[in-house]
Amino acid sequence: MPVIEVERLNVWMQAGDGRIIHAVKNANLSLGNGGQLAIIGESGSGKSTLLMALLGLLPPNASVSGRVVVNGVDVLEGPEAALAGLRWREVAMVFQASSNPLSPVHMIGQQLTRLLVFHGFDPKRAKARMRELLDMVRLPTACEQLYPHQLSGGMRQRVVIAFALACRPKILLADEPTTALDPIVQAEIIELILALRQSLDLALVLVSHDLALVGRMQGDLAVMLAGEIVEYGPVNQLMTKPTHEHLRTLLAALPDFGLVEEPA
Ligand SMILES: Nc1ncnc2c1ncn2[C@@H]1O[C@H](COP(=O)(O)OP(=O)(O)OP(=O)(O)O)[C@@H](O)[C@H]1O
Repeated sequence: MPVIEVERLNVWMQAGDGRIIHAVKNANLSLGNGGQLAIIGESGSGKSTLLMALLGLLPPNASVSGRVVVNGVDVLEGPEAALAGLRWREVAMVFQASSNPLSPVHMIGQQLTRLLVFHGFDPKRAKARMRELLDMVRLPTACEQLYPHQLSGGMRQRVVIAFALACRPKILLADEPTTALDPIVQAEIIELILALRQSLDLALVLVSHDLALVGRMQGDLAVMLAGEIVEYGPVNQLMTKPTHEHLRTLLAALPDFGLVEEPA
């Protein structure tokens, strides 16, 4: 039974000048328990809008049609209370490193503990869970005594991932989680997310514009172009035998990712 089902999803945005932008066009997706889906596409192709639709977090100037069911909750039609129960507890989100949600004036351990208490943890249990979470994202315990500005960008992003995992979600949505980090750190963060996905049996939706990073994933790949999913299927299959011209062009632009041609 899929944990995410998207059927004929359309999202229109009203721009400031009154224009209507068809941001997501007739999208269909499905993701099983513990499955992996990468969404790639150039800037403005609709990736973030699609991801936001999964959490029912579209802005007020958006209008929507179609069906989005996440963990059994109808996100577009369901009551707000059902959506509130879904966010954090069932589905958590990691945003771009540049938009990290950390407070600059509180220590990491304090922020993480507060978040856990807010979500119902007993304060004593919360401290132990905070340390467990830092360990899960491979940060030394000493980090709990540091302020965000004392951490590197990669370490801060690890803290953001720890935040997302606080309530033991089943589904992790990551929107360009490595943007604004240097290439080695990008690879480390992706490896961490993939390792956590496996050890926690998370369903993962990862949005990226970086095909080389996404090529490390297993599961499915959806390629978006101007709001449309133009290619959708197993990553390893599409990376070696793309059918749509857009994916061929993206692959050709990778420095050492030659297309594997079928033997004649
Ligand atoms: N709040 C908004 N109001 C109006 N238009 C929007 C809004 N958010 C997104 N759009 C438009 O919808 C389209 C899809 O944007 P979206 O951010 O989903 O693309 P993206 O693929 O995630 O791009 P990027 O990689 O740059 O984040 C774009 O044309 C964008 O300008």
